[in-house]
Amino acid sequence: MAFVDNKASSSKTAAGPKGKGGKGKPAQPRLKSNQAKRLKIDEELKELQAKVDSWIPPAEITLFNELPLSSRTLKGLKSSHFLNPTPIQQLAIPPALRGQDLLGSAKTGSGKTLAFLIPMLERLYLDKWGPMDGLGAVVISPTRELAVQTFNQLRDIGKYHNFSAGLVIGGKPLKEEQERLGRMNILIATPGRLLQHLDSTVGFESSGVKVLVLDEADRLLDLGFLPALRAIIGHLSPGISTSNPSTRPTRQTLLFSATQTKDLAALAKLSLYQPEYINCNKAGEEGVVPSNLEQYYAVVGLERKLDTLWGFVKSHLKMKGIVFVTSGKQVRFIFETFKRLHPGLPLMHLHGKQKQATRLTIFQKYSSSKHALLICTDVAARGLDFPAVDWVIQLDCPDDVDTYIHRIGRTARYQAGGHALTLLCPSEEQGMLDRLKEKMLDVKKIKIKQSKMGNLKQQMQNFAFREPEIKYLGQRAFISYMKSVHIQKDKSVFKLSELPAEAFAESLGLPGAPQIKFAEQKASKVRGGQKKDEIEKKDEEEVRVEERGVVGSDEESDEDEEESSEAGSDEEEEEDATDSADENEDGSANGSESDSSSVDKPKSAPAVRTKYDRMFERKNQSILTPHYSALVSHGEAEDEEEGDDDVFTLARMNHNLSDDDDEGSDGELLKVAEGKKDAGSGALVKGSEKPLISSDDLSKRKLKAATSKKSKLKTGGTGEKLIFDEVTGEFRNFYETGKDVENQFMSEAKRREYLEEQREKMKVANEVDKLVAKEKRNELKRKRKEREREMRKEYMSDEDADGPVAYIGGADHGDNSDIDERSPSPSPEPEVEVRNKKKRKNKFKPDVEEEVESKGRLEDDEELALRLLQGS
Ligand SMILES: Nc1ncnc2c1ncn2[C@@H]1O[C@H](COP(=O)(O)OP(=O)(O)OP(=O)(O)O)[C@@H](O)[C@H]1O
Repeated sequence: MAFVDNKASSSKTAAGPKGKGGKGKPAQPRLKSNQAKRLKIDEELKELQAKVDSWIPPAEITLFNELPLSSRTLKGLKSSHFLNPTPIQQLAIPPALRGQDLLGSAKTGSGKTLAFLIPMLERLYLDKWGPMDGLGAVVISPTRELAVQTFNQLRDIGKYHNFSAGLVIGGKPLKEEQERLGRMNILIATPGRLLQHLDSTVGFESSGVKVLVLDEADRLLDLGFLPALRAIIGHLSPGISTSNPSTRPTRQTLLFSATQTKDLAALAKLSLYQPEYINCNKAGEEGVVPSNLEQYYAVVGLERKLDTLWGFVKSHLKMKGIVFVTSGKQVRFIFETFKRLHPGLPLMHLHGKQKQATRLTIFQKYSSSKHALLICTDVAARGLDFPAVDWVIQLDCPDDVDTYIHRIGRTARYQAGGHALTLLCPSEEQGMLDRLKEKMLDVKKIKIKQSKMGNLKQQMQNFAFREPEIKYLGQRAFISYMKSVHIQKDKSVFKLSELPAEAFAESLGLPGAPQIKFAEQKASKVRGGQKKDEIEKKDEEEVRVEERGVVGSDEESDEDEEESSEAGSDEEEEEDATDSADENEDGSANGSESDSSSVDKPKSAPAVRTKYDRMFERKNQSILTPHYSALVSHGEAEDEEEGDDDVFTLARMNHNLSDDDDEGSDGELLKVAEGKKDAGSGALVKGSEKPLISSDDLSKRKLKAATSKKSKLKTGGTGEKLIFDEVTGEFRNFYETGKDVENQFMSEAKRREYLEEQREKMKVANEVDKLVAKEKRNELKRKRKEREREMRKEYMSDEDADGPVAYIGGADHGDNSDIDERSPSPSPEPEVEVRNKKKRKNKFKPDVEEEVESKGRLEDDEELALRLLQGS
């Protein structure tokens, strides 16, 4: 038989009967030997079928080989040391071999697993099911651990068959599983993952399934898997025909459970065809629990439970025990604190929010341990077969008698002996005893000596003081326990108002009882029918399916957990999910959001919610709630707190509030939204008061938080850095991109505009310069004229003194070679004047440059000198 689970990367080779033909032998003899083998098998099958059909049960069966079973199965049973069938096996196997549908019920640890695995193998074998025939049988288990356990047992007893078998429980990429599914003859699966494959895996053919087994069927229903089961059944080969219910279906269905409920009857009706009821739980005779299981209970105050457990552990250091508590938070709190106290016995813990790999490791480690204490939730209450457990301790009262039976059933399995101790609060004693009597359970009362109890209060306070994580866990443990009691259906057992909340909180090391806000109405309405099933749903399964086609993925779930784990402090990854679970566990996740908000919500909430639903509803997306973040990182507390819209508030946080508020936080331990003050409980529960933080406050706070600088920075990207642009005279962003710069400076239009602007500026500047230059020239001209006038005056005065020598250009004046005879001048003065005027006119043009101007002046000077010479 080939076995493939979703963890192994390679499948084992089939280990069927060995053929005789070997390598090197001629083909002919090998063919012959194969034929002979086939004939032999056919012969055996015929005989076997005849045996099954004609089988009349003997008065007593002591050995498996007295049953009409194939040699391969008998060989597998023998090699696994199963020789004598248990009562449920004796009664269930023969009709199941005939193809009869079964509804089997037997005590815990009585061997129900083999009672369905053996006929399942035999049915396929009798049908000559081969590796190429596809999926022939499916076993559905409520939890992964149980599926793994069943798979291992199938592997043991089926190793001489030629079937391939696979484990489909999620926790691995869907694709990896998809590739192998097509090759499987038998699948052991959890419902969510199986349905996911049935819905989405191409080529996964399930219409040929011959045998369907629903293990721990009542548990499957408790966990809300009915819609998923319906969908799965719809995919498989036809069962009961609704149009013609008397038609014999091709598929055989086997339902097994240790306890039976009304829901189970409904499921049987839905899926079983003329079933045979096999009930090995004969109430009143042997009882519904193994006879070698000793049951005790003790009445202990809630505040002394940890002391009692500690005392018990210290006095049983050589035991292998399991401690059941209500919630995962309690598991963690007890585990973490006891670990620090070093009890001298290996401690382990198991709950539904651990990673799948962690869960399996712990499961295996505890199974193989000789002495150990496992602290767990009801995730380990059903079906799990831990060998040689001596003690089951129920630290918290079980939800109902069925849970009680399953929990204590982890000890005294298959002929072994065992003990169970249940601790009941005084207020729970009478109610629970009544329930136990109804099922004829004989539970003896024992008294635990005060001297044998521990006294952990001081140590717990120290832990809480030193380590905020422990304090936080204590708060969560307190709250989840109180809320779980609050939502219990059976009020004759669970009386919240009678619990000593303050003392309980102190026993967990807390300075006071955390304040809890309940939404009574919603809790009772939603939980009335299902009680703590919702809680366990969170703890136990990997995928909840609400509608076909909307299926959660384990892979994603694990990713979620992984994420949390990264943020977490140790190997625990549950906190993230625990928060989500908390909201459901307490039953007030929705309800506790004020009444007004609950009115707004659609009333037709789905009966079963998917993992995605829970993920999106989750309020605290990180490993720690904002509140807790505030506890451990005081600096950042303010902003975080503002965003905390968790369903409860802690009284301790209100120390600085006004007197009124202080009264509320110190005086009352619990606030029940619509509850009344319970006179007998001494102000334990007080209702009709405005909660310390109302939904209005919360929304204002949310708004404030959303508009705060910090959140803007979170959501609005980087802040803006502005610089002053001197050119434009405006502020602009410092972090301009290249494109901005280009847009601003390099665009063609801008460039032209800029040039035009500069040209205009230059023009104006030119005009100004010209005017200035003209002004200067005029000034110079004026000065020169003045100078000339003065020189002329001087000259005239000299001429008057020396006679008329000073005629210029006169023919009579000395050497005449240089005199132009063509232009004789009757009077030298006018002539000089005219010539000077002409020259001046040419030289002193308005637009000449300074250089020219000076040159002109030079020329003027030369002319003047010439004139002076001529004159002389
Ligand atoms: N015929 C047998 N001979 C010896 N041991 C057996 C036999 N059948 C079952 N067992 C052993 O008994 C133990 C309990 O069996 P199993 O887990 O099938 O019980 P169960 O009835 O399914 O219990 P639960 O109701 O708690 O799931 C297992 O360890 C199993 O190996």
